[in-house]
Amino acid sequence: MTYRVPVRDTGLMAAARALVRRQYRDVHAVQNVTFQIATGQVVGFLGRNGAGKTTTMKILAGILHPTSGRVRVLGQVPWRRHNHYLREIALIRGSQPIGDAPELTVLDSFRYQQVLYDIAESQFKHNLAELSALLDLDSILQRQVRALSLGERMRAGLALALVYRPKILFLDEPTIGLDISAAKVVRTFIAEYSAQTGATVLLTSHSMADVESLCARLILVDDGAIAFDGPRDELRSIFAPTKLIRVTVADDDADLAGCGDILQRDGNQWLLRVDRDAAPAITARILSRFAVADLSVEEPSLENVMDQAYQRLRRTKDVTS
Ligand SMILES: Nc1ncnc2c1ncn2[C@@H]1O[C@H](COP(=O)(O)OP(=O)(O)OP(=O)(O)O)[C@@H](O)[C@H]1O
Repeated sequence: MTYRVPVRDTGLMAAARALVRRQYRDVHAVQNVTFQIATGQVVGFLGRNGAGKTTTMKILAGILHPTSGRVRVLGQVPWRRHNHYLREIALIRGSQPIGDAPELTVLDSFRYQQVLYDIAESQFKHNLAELSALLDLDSILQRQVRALSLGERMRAGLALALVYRPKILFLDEPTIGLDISAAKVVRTFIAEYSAQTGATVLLTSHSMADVESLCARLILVDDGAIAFDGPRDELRSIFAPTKLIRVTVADDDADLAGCGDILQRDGNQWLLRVDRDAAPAITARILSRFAVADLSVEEPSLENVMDQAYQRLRRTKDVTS
């Protein structure tokens, strides 16, 4: 997907010149992105700012017509925007709180959505009951939208966006700007909704809590191209090939130098970083040589893994450019 953007120098003269003769440059937002997602999968679509995530989502949701390439979702070409396709998908950007018509009750808004999406009454009731149970909406359905708290508007907005029961959810930063408990409500909802309805979910998020709790498969996009596609743990072993060993030894004089990089030492508590493959042997060595009161082997946090991945990708780009 290439955007053609106008360019001009600053200043009045340049502005006047641009009126007569506009100059453009191409921005290749997405190129060489190829992936397939099986029905029911929840996939994390990650990348740095400007990597091309939202552009890809917009193409998949039929909002953008790519300059080249082939896309099929549910056998459909998204940008043809057939009604039956648009009823099978939902693109949710941000937390999307309900609020377009604040004078309506929440139920009125749902009824409006029912008309828009032509949802049969029995199906509507079934979907609404399911969403109400998942998002605890019963007590707010009769209330005016303007009288809802931010958290209630967010829960109602999520349900409103899904009341026609789409099979595919494109979620672009669904927890951005939410406090910890609201973000947790959204995460739990996404997991339960996809398990209950079999919906396929493609999710972008900079929140590692979202990714860790929802996505077993990750696609990492960088500079408009795919840099990784596979299980979350594989990403860990590629981009963060180390583990942490946290040890408490009984003897204050024990010296664990030589058992990995010492990241921290606090009295008889040590934090060591070791190569992933060497972790079992080093653990065995520590246990045989020292009186160990406590020992745990830990994976680096996903935050740390992503940080290392982005640094590595940046270095690779610097070398190749
Ligand atoms: N309408 C547009 N016109 C020109 N360039 C655009 C347009 N939309 C996006 N871009 C550019 O395309 C590239 C990819 O943007 P995109 O919004 O897909 O990134 P992203 O991965 O979603 O980033 P973020 O995490 O910051 O939301 C960026 O360089 C961006 O500046």
